[in-house]
Amino acid sequence: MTAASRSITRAVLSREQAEGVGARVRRSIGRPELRNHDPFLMLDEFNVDKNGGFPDHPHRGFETVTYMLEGQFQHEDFAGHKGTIGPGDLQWMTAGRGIVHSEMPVKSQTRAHGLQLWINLPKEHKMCEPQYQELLDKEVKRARPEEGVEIKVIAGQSHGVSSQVYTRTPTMYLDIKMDKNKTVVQTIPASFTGFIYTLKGTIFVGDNAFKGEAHHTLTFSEDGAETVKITTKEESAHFVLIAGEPLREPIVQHGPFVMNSKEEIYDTFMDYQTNTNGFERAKNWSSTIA
Ligand SMILES: Nc1ccc(F)c(C(=O)c2c[nH]c3ncc(Cl)cc23)c1F
Ligand SMILES: [Fe+3]
Repeated sequence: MTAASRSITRAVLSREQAEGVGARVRRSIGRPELRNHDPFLMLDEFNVDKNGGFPDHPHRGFETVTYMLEGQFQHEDFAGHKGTIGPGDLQWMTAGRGIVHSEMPVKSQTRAHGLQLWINLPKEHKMCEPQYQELLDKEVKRARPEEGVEIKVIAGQSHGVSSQVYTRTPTMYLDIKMDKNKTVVQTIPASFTGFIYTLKGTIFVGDNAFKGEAHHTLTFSEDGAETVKITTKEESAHFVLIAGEPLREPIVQHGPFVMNSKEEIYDTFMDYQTNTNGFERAKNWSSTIA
């Protein structure tokens, strides 16, 4: 008996909206209809021209995963950590107890296009030391279950290929490109919450072939099925498949601060304003790239 596939419970279109400074994002998770997809807080498909970006701002209590699709982005934080990520590269930033950074397109670029995912941290990690895991496109492992199907394993496992990224919150993050008339079956732990965000083309998901078109979030059923079947027909497709272990902890979010109680959020604002408890290096710091 073939394992039943996860089915799609919702398909939500993301239209472009303004964000940051002169940036445009299509917001998937984190939009009103997709608020809580524990452990995920936000997924933005961003498009930023050379005059826009995300200048100096803080984070505490979660992780940001920036994955470039086109163009180059530069980043710089209050500890002097800086770099540039290009097409296919990724930056997995564990903000933990506190990061202040700037994320801007490289000025010579026409535009920077990519995805930023926000993953909540479990209580015991929310105040951990910040950490970066940065991978160049060529370092991201690929699974090729058949000709015409390429799966970049950003986190987790696919078809026997495992990512080198350490995930405090168990997470699967796959960048999948399929030629037309292909089928792929991906294993997903039964306890994981998950979704697909479509970038290009059309896919058909599950045993009932739910149709998913570009810029849509397709949320998975939570029925314990341990696979998801994805098919293409007349056209090729490009999408990301993201799934993770729900934390099932209280979420109190105020912008870029995500903790477990109002008191902790109050304390976070005090720490940020007084440059204490992880925000010491924010004192008199401003980025050179914004
Ligand atoms: N608080 C707050 C408020 C507003 C913001 F825009 C941001 C923020 O930085 C981002 C929102 N989506 C994004 N996609 C890509 C990148 Cl590189 C950054 C962001 C943020 F953190
Ligand atoms: Fe940021």
